[in-house]
Amino acid sequence: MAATSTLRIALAQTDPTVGDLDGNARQVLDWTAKAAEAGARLVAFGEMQLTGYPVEDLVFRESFVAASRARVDALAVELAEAGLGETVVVTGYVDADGPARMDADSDPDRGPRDALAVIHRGRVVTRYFKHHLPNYGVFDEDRYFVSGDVLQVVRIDGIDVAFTICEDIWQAGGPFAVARGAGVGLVVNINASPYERNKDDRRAALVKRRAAEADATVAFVNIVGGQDELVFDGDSLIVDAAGTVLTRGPQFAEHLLVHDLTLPVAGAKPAAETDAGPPEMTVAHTVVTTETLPAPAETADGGIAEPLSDLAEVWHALVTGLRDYVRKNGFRTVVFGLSGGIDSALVAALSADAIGPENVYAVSMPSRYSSEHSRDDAADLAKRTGINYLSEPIASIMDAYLGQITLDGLALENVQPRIRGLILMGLSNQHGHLVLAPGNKTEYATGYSTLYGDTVGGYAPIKDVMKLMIFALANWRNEEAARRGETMPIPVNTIVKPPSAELREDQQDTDSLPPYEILDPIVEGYVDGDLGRAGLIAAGHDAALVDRVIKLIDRAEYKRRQTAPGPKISVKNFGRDRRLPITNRWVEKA
Ligand SMILES: Nc1ncnc2c1ncn2[C@@H]1O[C@H](COP(=O)(O)OP(=O)(O)OC[C@H]2O[C@@H]([n+]3cccc(C(=O)O)c3)[C@H](O)[C@@H]2O)[C@@H](O)[C@H]1O
Ligand SMILES: Nc1ncnc2c1ncn2[C@@H]1O[C@H](COP(=O)(O)OP(=O)(O)OP(=O)(O)O)[C@@H](O)[C@H]1O
Ligand SMILES: NC(=O)CC[C@H](N)C(=O)O
Repeated sequence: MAATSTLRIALAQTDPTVGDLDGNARQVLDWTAKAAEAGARLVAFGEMQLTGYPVEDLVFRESFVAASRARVDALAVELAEAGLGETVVVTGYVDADGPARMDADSDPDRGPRDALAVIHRGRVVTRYFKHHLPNYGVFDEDRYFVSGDVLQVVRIDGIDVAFTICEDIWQAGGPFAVARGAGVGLVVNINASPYERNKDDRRAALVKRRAAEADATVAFVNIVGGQDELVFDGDSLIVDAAGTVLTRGPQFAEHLLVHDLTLPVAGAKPAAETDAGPPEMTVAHTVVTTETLPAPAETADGGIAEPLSDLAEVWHALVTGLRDYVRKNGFRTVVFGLSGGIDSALVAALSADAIGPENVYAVSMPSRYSSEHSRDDAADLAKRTGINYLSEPIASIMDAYLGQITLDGLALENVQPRIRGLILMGLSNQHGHLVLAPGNKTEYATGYSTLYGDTVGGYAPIKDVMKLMIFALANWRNEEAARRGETMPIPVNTIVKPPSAELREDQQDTDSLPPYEILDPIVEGYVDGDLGRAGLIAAGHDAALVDRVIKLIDRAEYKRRQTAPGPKISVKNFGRDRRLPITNRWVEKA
């Protein structure tokens, strides 16, 4: 039995803001104070805590990189001045040991680094540069960073701790294999790992696999909050070498997870094979001399947070994305058209949850095709949620417009959403509201929306939510309210009536689109699954329908490119995840 010692660790699940270096450093000071108060010897923050994540092309600006480097050094001094010098602080930031890579002649071994600093007694005692750089999905890290190849092992309270960053945990045979060779007791992995449905289960399995690979306890800390189209869900956790989850933090909430770890002291583990990691990777050792403190009177146990259900998780992701987009971009209020239909109803309920009903402005803009029940349902929703409700009928504006410009058919139908867009933009300019675009993923996919009409808006809260899931979320939110003994926010009639754009007499979505039960799986197969025509047909979809739907999706690329960002919840969102040419003659052949 190896000799062991106890290390009290704190994982700080914070919500940093891209570019707000001082505000983010303030978070480190504040949360380190809490960690020290709780008796933690080591506190770990997320990937790029100091700069926010992702910083994208800010990395190309020397001024930004220099500010990040200076901020981490200043933070070390500030921590010591605040009496927090004894706590070992681990934080992510952007470093550089050479200029950004601008062309093929750039030095492949030097440049900007996705970095981690270990801070103690007023200085950065060591720095680790991320080894595995993700370059798929929403990530472009090969564009920005140079990979590091030195695993940093720091001896803290007699325990050897290795440090890694996010993607390092996603690949076998990397820094975790090297950590095994180094015989460490603990690997800390700091993350900016964006939310996507079911990813929490994948991550937990991954942390277990890496703990086995390193033969060490692994502490995984993730940030929370929204950044443009990404949402970070926290869900920090610690797993021991045998794969047992020791503690797990909540999803979508700032939190300090404090836990006592019993770990082998340095040199106590039998020597392991050292050739399992990347051949270029070496190990550097640092010893941190810590003050001897009396053992704490009580054990710290972070507990295991109750996991959220799939729909609860999606709801929280949408609320978090919307709330942080509004807040971090300096808005207080939002405005959108409330039709009585399910999409804008869901946006209303999400907005009320995200920023409070008093900050939400919903505008009913009936035309002569708007049914009485739509207006009633919109007014009912406003009453149920307590949001601000305005009515601006558009018939007279339509008449004035059509008195001058002669249009018919689709051109005429599109005038209604465009007048509504004009009204919303006017209210936004006048009152400083952020305009929300209430389109869902099925609509974005098929182009079932009017450009510069119902697509207007600065943020699209349900852009990555398929229509069938819109219904499921509406039901979930109502059931949640009922469970809590609160008023259900969404009128039942809004959920049960057939969806309609109400742009002409008796119009229904199914006049132009297949029923959503059939349409959504085809869209998901083509967009999320990247299946081609043959793959969709092999999956059991009708060939003629597949041809029709993929034609709609291909044709709408130009429209999607002109739309606002919205929070990613799926494996492939319309945004950074899916990049297709607009000018494109590739067609899936029969
Ligand atoms: N490749 C390309 N690059 C750039 N622009 C391109 C383009 N191809 C067409 N365009 C332009 O796009 C415009 C046509 O698009 P757009 O004006 O939007 O019109 P369009 O897509 O033709 O019609 C809107 C459709 O959305 C439906 N809708 C509207 C409103 C609400 C809802 C709902 O239920 O949510 C549904 C409506 O029933 C209709 O089927 C034209 O100006 C055309 O020149
Ligand atoms: N009468 C209306 N008053 C206010 N806004 C409207 C009205 N009709 C449509 N809109 C706005 O245009 C968006 C597109 O709505 P439309 O009814 O055409 O289709 P939808 O996709 O079924 O949306 P919803 O389910 O919200 O009705 C709505 O979400 C809403 O923001
Ligand atoms: N920031 C990162 O390295 C994130 C990459 C990782 N694969 C994730 O999705 O969590």
